[in-house]
Amino acid sequence: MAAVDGAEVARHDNRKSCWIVLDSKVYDVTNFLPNHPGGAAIILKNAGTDATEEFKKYHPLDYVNDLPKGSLVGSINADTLGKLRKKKEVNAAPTQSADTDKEIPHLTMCVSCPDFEKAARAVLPHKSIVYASTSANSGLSLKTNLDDWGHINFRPRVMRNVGDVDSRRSIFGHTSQYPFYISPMGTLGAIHPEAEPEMVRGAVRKGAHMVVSTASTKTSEQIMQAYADEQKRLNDKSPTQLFYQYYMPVDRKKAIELIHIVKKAGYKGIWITVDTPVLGKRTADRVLQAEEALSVGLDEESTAKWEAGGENAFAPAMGGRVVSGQLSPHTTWEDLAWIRKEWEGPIVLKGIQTADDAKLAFEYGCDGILLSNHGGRQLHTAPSALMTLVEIRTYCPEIIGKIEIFLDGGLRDGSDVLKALCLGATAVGVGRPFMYALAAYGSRGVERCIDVLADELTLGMRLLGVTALDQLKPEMVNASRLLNEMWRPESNSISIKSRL
Ligand code: HEM
Ligand SMILES: Cc1cc2nc3c(=O)[nH]c(=O)nc-3n(C[C@H](O)[C@H](O)[C@H](O)COP(=O)(O)O)c2cc1C
Repeated sequence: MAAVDGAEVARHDNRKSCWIVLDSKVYDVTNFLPNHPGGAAIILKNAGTDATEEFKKYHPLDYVNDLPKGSLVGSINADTLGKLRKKKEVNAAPTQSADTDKEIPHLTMCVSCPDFEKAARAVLPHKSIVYASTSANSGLSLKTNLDDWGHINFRPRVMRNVGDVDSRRSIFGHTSQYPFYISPMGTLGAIHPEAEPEMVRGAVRKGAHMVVSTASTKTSEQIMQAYADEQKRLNDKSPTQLFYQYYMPVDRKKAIELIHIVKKAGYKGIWITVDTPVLGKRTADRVLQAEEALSVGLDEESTAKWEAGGENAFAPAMGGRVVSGQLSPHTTWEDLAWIRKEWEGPIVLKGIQTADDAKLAFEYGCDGILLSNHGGRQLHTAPSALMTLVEIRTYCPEIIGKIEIFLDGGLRDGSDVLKALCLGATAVGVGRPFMYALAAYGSRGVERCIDVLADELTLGMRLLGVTALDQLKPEMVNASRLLNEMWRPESNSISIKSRL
């Protein structure tokens, strides 16, 4: 392989000719720029430099294999590294940045979920905060997620001897300490240098289950290795299990290969995300992309050149940017048949938002459904998971108890988990609070966040008058407000069989 001089690499520092060094190899990424899911600007900022460290923050090193054939120029001459271009500073002032003047509060000061977000904002760079906190369009679906938990009230029973409580719950036969789990979130390398393995360590130490994202920074094998290492340290005593969130790659061969990797690695179930045929409009991320593009002088670029297939000039992606070859707008219910052939374990559809689709998932033989609007990051004004649960209770109550039902979105208080369980849910997923906890405190933060939620949960059980989760019943909550706002068919011919 040809040895390339650092000075030569440094000359290719613009959109007409863009070279970067990754893991001691030199790549010509000029033609790849318009197709990069994370946008052209970030690569251009690193043009002519060794981009390895920056690259590793966002994706596994083997992503370089996805570059078009012929991109490899040679290996970098190690004696000439000093001649590589020094990285250009971004001129565009971020609209807000990590508040470095603020001290991160001591971990013990985190007594409820919002405290982790405050701490994370003190440490994370602006880009990472945007990635974690962004929501779709005007943010209404995220707001609905947060609000709807408050639209259900408890109907507590008293004098029930609540001295000892047991909050254990099984997901597909795997009992965990809690009826909540860590939701899948991609690109954790932008949140913490140790990324997903650090999140896993916290989960394992506390015995909480976790769903790992396809869009993780580390590979599914590396994450499973971190799990095994932590288990070993604890003499395999932790009940934690890892499940895998599956974004179906467009290419069928790749899609099958990914299932095989996940199976071999030992994940206990796949959660197919079905609410993301295309990426939603992540507004804050769009602003950031525009700022980044302006900072590297892309403003004079004609829109057409950057628009592939009529897409926006600053293409949307994971965490706000399109993932080419990963998100499949062509997926249909019929795909479940070939997936079932490749995967014998539990299959959950993540992102069910109506009773009709819940029923279909059941009829197609899925083992579980996750009612979710992707943390309010996909469809503008999508229903909250609680609203979908109420709809299921009304229009297809027959599936409750026959299929595992999960919910996520906006849960910020452990006692709220009980509301979902009263209405028939198996468990609830929690996303952003764990991401913020990881950002500010690493795995210790994740542990603390689990403790905070668990404390609220068991306190809630006692005050509600139950000592085990199987005592939770629909009549322990008042969901009338959601029921009043629930969708009803225009034709009155469909009878509403409410069990509430
Ligand atoms: C050289 C070949 C590259 C390939 C094949 C590639 C591939 C990808 C893919 C598939 C994604 C989608 C999200 C994911 O799966 O994590 C992505 C996102 C991203 N990439 Fe790259 N990338 C490359 C180079 C780079 C470089 C050099 C940088 C920075 C130095 C970079 C920074 C990013 C960022 C910031 C995102 C968006 C993460 C987010 O906001 O979610 N990429 N890239
Ligand atoms: C930063 C971030 C990244 C996410 N990445 C993924 C992902 O890769 N795959 C996926 O299915 N869902 C993803 N989600 C959605 C979560 O799995 C979950 O549905 C949502 O975060 C729950 O809402 P909450 O954050 O309000 O708890 C992501 C959410 C966030 C906040």
